[in-house]
Amino acid sequence: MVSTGKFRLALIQMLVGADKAANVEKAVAKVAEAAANGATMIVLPECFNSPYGTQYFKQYAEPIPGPSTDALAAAAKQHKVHLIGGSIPHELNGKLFNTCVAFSPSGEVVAKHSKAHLFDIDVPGKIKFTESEVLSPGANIDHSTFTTDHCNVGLGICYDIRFAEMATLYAKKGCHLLVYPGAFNMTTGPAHWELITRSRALDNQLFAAVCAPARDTGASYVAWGHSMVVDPWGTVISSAQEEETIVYADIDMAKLHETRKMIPLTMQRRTDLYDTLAKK
Ligand SMILES: O=C(O)CCC(=O)C(=O)O
Repeated sequence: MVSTGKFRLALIQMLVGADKAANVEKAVAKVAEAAANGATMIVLPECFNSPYGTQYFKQYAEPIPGPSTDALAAAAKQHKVHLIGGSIPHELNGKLFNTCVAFSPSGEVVAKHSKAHLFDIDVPGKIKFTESEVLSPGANIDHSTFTTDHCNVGLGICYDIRFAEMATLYAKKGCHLLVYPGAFNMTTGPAHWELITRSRALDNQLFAAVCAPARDTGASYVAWGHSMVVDPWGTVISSAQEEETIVYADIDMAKLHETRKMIPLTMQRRTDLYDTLAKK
């Protein structure tokens, strides 16, 4: 599709606690607030219904559909918004996944993405995290994109943003906006979060949005926060600090076309050269 027009995107940087029902209730209330402020596409953070940590995933996991996604479907329908439901610990056939479900303004599921790249890192003295001890990676990205009246959207979850290939594949498929619910930490957040979001936007000349939980310094995993939206020129057009808030960005698809016209990367790619090297 051709992307046109303007719409308001909202990123809900919410504080997530131990009470799952309270987290879901808060998410639904924030969706209502963002919709009342004119947002027609609303994003929740990674693990919006559960504290983030391998020790929590099994206890908080639910099937899809389940209580958390049912509440989101109802909220999308009630407020007639596109709702990208952050992510939840998700149980399927005895395995656990970290899954994002997106809903149309009529409450239908339009995309479902299970985190494809699991967060296994070891930065000595700073952070060691092994998501693969508990989670399984998503098996495909066939249902990880969806279409709206204004643009095509591609979904990833947190660590997925580090893999430029996935973003480029989405761009090739015609996505104009990439959305990553995520929760970087106090080590990789300041070092990489903005840089990597701007990189994905700039590489592919599209909008990129990252939506984090608010920072809870008492949590076992302290999130960086700093939800933000970057435009196809690589400019951060709206962002938060670490507190609970809603980030609003007015997305103008003309910016994407203008950028691609001025710097026509898609017409200048030397895939003939890359293909030769890739075959060696
Ligand atoms: O890539 C990072 O530094 C953080 C990733 C992360 O927190 C996650 O995948 O949940």
